[in-house]
Amino acid sequence: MFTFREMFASLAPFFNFREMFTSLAPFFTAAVVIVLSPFVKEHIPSAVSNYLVSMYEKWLSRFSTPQVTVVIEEKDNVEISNQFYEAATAYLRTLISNSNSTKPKRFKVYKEEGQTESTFDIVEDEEVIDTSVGIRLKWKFFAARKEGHHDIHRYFELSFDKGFENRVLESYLPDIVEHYGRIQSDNNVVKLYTRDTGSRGSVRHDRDENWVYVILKHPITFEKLAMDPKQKEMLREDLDRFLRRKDFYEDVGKTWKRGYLLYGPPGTGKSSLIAAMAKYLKFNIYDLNLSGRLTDESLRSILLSTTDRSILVIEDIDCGADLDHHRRQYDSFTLSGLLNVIDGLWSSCGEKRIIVFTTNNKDKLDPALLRPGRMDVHVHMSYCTIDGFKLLAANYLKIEGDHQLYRQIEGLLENVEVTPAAIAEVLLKSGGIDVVLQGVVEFLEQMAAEAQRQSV
Ligand SMILES: Nc1ncnc2c1ncn2[C@@H]1O[C@H](COP(=O)(O)OP(=O)(O)OP(=O)(O)O)[C@@H](O)[C@H]1O
Repeated sequence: MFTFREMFASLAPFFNFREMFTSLAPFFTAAVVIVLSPFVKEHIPSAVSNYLVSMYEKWLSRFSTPQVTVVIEEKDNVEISNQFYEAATAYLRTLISNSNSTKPKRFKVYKEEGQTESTFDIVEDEEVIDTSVGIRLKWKFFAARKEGHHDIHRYFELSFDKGFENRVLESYLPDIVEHYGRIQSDNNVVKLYTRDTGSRGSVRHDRDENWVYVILKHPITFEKLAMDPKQKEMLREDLDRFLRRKDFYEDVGKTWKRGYLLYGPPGTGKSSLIAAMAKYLKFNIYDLNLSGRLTDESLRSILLSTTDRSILVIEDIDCGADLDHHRRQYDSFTLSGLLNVIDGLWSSCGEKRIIVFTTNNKDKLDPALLRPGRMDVHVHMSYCTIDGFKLLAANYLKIEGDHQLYRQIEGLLENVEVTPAAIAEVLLKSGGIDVVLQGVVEFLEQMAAEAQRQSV
């Protein structure tokens, strides 16, 4: 047999008695007013009316359990992203999209090309009630522009009955962060973020103004990448090891980040390799274009607003504006500023961060960038070799095994420097396998003749 108290306890997650009572309050209040009215008072002894009023107050206090509210801000005072905020955003999306959950009165829904499921999102000032862990947890989202500030202050308020603080802080919130990690790795959509320089179109904002993104649709994978097979395997193993080694990084006191320098002529696949890495790891890419007005301060803010499990890409590092190590310019960032942010604050507050620098010209790079410990792995993207060519031919022409023209192509590739991008162009031409491969032979012969003419 249920006692009255047990019955309330079992219903507690689903009803907020405080709120329920608030809505019923006018009726109870009316009853008390009647009890206290001169007419009724005249006809019942004062001891009885006092008793009724005190019972009413006691009863009232049972329902108005004090509430605790945890504020989860998007960023702290130094603009560092709050992991709880990101995890809460993702968790609430899942919660709202769950068909069994009670939906808030207003919510957003959207679907992007490439996404299989719709995404639901909480909207400002709207409440989402979570009863999944047996406590009534009320989430509310706020977004407001701070006075005199450009930035929008975004935060969640999580309210629950007093007494559940430990459970919420030690179990519920950490579970949400873990859930976030899981959906991150299950989610096949990789986003390509670029700096928001005011352009609009098919790009989307997350909640951060610094970046806009598109869904990465690059078809490349490690398997399709034409590069030295040993180097490719080494790179894949390096990425796997990096992901596995959280404890190692903690034990040796190093930040859990890894730097890659990709170098080689234009068209050898540096951008393709970055896309393949992102898809392999399921990490988003932040493409930091160094051109435009950037100061050390804005650079710092931009980098701090990138999230964990991401690849920060700085392409053509040798061409970045004012990348002169010895020059310090007002209104422009400096190389030392860039390196400080990357090596310093930003790198010590993130997890699973990858930084990729690319250059067409390794010799032109500032030695500060090449200092040991800065870029952990140097990857040379070379001109097309016969192995690379066979892989491209298998991808583009579906050739399995050998072909009679391969020997001739191999001989030509030994004498001309041609990029995989240029070969890919020729392989895209129409015709059967033999016609296209013959086209490759002619293209390489032309290049060899051209090279010979220039050397004379
Ligand atoms: N190694 C490669 N394997 C497979 N495809 C490649 C490779 N290199 C180039 N390609 C093809 O050429 C196109 C251009 O290559 P990509 O942009 O990756 O080269 P890049 O080295 O980054 O050039 P840049 O230095 O000009 O940015 C790719 O989209 C792809 O189709």
